[in-house]
Amino acid sequence: MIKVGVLGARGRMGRTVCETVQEAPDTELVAQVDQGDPLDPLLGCDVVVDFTHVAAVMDNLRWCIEHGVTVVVGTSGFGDDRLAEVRSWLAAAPGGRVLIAPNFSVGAVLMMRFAAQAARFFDSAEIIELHHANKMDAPSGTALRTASVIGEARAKAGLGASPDATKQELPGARGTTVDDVHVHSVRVAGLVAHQEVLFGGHGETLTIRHDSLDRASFMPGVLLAVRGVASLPAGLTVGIEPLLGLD
Ligand SMILES: NC(=O)C1=CN([C@@H]2O[C@H](COP(=O)(O)OP(=O)(O)OC[C@H]3O[C@@H](n4cnc5c(N)ncnc54)[C@H](OP(=O)(O)O)[C@@H]3O)[C@@H](O)[C@H]2O)C=CC1
Ligand SMILES: O=C(O)C1=N[C@H](C(=O)O)C[C@H](O)C1
Repeated sequence: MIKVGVLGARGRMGRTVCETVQEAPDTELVAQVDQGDPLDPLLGCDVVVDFTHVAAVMDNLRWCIEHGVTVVVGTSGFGDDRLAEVRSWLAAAPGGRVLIAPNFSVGAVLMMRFAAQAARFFDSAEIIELHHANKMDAPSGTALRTASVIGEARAKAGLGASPDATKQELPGARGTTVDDVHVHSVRVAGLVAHQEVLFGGHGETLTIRHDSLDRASFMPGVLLAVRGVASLPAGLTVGIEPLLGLD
């Protein structure tokens, strides 16, 4: 049995992860930790899963790495700076393993993959992410990651910024830009997690859309990560792609 601890156990994702771990035949829920709880119960875990907040996750991660605890992170907010910091902590803890996934849903991983493949063929690329009204961060971690892979592919293909003739606009009307890609964040009660990637070229558009209609959509990926993280090379892995057999 894989002994699992959950950080953020009383949150929307944390509750679903606890249920999933309790129901799976090969995992055992041994620790549930939330805001204000001591972290010591996590010491007996084979894997700790973190779904907390942008403001909390770095302290949690550092504690786990320093105490030799393997971590699977779903919490968003990991830009290059944070990833570099995590790598530096791991460098001082040989054999430590951390898997950070911007999105655990298989469909969302494929959406990002398809977007990266399409990016070099189109002049324009924009991202619209749509989430429930209680989401704390904007843009979403998935949108940031998608913009990053699109930006990388566009740069590699020698494409500049998307054409944009706007000369007069109210602040925010064109969203924000990440790696030269416009990102628009929509927050609406009733939604879960959704994203459209729009590409445009000569007389045609391509829209790649993914919808998480329920938090259950993230659970196969979370279980895959819990089961597979020990098989990954020591250090930091970003995304569940290697566990899905995607290079
Ligand atoms: N990678 C993925 O596939 C997915 C990622 N996410 C991300 O997961 C994160 C959590 O989302 P969600 O569950 O909706 O958020 P919630 O706000 O519902 O849950 C977060 C929980 O973490 C608790 N918490 C805050 N600080 C700490 C701490 N220091 N230690 C332990 N627990 C703490 C919160 O307590 P309190 O409310 O008291 O602050 C709350 O119970 C977000 O960053 C979200 O973007 C979400 C879905 C999928
Ligand atoms: O907060 C959420 O709900 C989600 N957060 C992640 C993100 O920021 O991309 C993953 C998914 O979009 C759901």
